Amino acid sequence: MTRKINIFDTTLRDGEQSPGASMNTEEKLVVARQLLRLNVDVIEAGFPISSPGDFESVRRISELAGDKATVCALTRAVEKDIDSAADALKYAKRPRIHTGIGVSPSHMRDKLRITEDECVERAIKCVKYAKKFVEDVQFYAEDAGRSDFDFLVRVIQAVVDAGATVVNIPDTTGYSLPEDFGRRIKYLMDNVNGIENVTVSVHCHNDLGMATALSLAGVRNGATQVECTINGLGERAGNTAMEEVVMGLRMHGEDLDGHTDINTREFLKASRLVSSITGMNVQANKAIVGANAFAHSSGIHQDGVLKKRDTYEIIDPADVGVGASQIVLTARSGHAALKHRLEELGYEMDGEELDRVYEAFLNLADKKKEVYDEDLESLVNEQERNDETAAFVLESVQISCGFPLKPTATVTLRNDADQSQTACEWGTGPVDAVYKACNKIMQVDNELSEFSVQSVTRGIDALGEVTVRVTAPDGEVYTGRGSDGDIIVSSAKAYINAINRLLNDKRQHRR
Ligand SMILES: CC(=O)SCCNC(=O)CCNC(=O)[C@H](O)C(C)(C)COP(=O)(O)OP(=O)(O)OC[C@H]1O[C@@H](n2cnc3c(N)ncnc32)[C@H](O)[C@@H]1OP(=O)(O)O
Ligand SMILES: CC(C)C(=O)C(=O)O
Ligand SMILES: [Mg+2]
Repeated sequence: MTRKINIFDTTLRDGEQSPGASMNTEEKLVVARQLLRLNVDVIEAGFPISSPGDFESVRRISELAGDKATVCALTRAVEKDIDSAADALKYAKRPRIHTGIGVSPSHMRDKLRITEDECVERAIKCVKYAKKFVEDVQFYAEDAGRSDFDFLVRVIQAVVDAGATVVNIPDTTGYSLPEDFGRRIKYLMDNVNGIENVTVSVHCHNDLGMATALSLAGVRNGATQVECTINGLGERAGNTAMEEVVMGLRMHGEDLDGHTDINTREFLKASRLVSSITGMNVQANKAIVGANAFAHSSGIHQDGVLKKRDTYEIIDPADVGVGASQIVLTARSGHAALKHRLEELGYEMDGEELDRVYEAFLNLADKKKEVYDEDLESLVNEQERNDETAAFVLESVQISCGFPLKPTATVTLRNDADQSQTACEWGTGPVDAVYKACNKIMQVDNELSEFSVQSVTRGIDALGEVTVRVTAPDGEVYTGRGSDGDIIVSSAKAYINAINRLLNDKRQHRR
């Protein structure tokens, strides 16, 4: 059995420190409920001294969590901060005060303006003071990632001796390389007496895009708590993303000697919730929860995934609440993906028939970013219409219109004797001009009784589907449909389709 790695969520504290991501108490409670569904071990609910609202959030989350999770509140190494945290945590069944101080030369010299000795003294004092209120006291050594190894040992030794139950080693500025950060954790494990009796935590930032790697390096070297946020929300470039570190442990648990108790099926829901509450969008290519994390749009990958999912996916999307892998049809898709999607839509196709649809699909896909199911249905129907009735086929259509031009259309049709004919006409609008030019070639008596156009999918590049009804002299009505990215072309195709059906019908009756 591997070690249990505690997941300490700080979405509501460090995550919320991200510009634009602040949450009110009600919103924090909604997120806290989702964190409980995820089964996190610790919820860092806020920084009570910072505002009455944050104090209230910590108080209400303490009541909400009951004994399902530890609730933690942040403080500086300042007594009034600790008083406030203790007060806000009064109703928590499992309260933890998280106190600490900067330990790097930069933080001590330039921010706190204290000496190393003063830093150690304040670290001891804040832990001892917090211990008066709660048993569970977590100490953070801010900017530990840029601290001197031996000074860090000295501070951590002092707070362990003072009664800290958890020691948090943050890479506050996301400065470290994973190997170096791992070495730092190992150095503490090897040099602090009694460290085996406390929980060693890592809290990493993403300034170099390595927060997850840093956290896992920490785990590999002895840490048993990881501090993280949903979607990697947090100061500047963010914190370690919970979904990444947990799935990293799921994939490499044996190697890293660690597992978590997180209900990973709640990840997507959590991601969407935090994104909608904070208004911080998740990039499409974000690991685990991004819109493209389980989407495949290139033919070779699609073929592989359709044969066996794990050829291109290391995680089962169902395990993180995503449902299923997505096959996105684009101009990079191949026959395998197209055939698969057609089958899902109820069309069984192979051989030449599939090749024909594939060719039409590629023509459409080159014009559109993505070919949707509705586009595909429209495309297949278009193929079927062309197969079934071929008295006339549209070869080309060109229009010129605008102000103050007269709408003019030039249409070329091929008939069933394989002859091409071209006609040019003007009309009240471009469609009228196209239909007059078609009539000049087809010479079929009819009246256009209905014309309607609708977009098959969304977006400016959507297919437009046109439906027309024409009435023959004997009163019989024929429907025609056409679809294309250009609605003038759809209009021409729909009209020709209706006339073809009319001609087909009359020919059959004559026989
Ligand atoms: C790495 C992190 O994420 S740390 C957490 C960051 N989060 C926040 O800062 C959000 C909440 N913060 C706040 O609401 C406010 O900054 C407060 C209430 C904490 C303090 O407000 P103010 O008293 O107005 O101080 P201000 O914000 O201007 O400056 C911070 C002070 O805390 C000191 N300080 C910073 N960290 C610590 C610490 N860990 N322990 C003791 N003092 C600290 C600074 O040196 C500075 O002191 P100075 O005024 O004597 O120079
Ligand atoms: C307050 C501490 C834990 C912190 O957020 C950091 O050092 O990044
Ligand atoms: Mg932080």
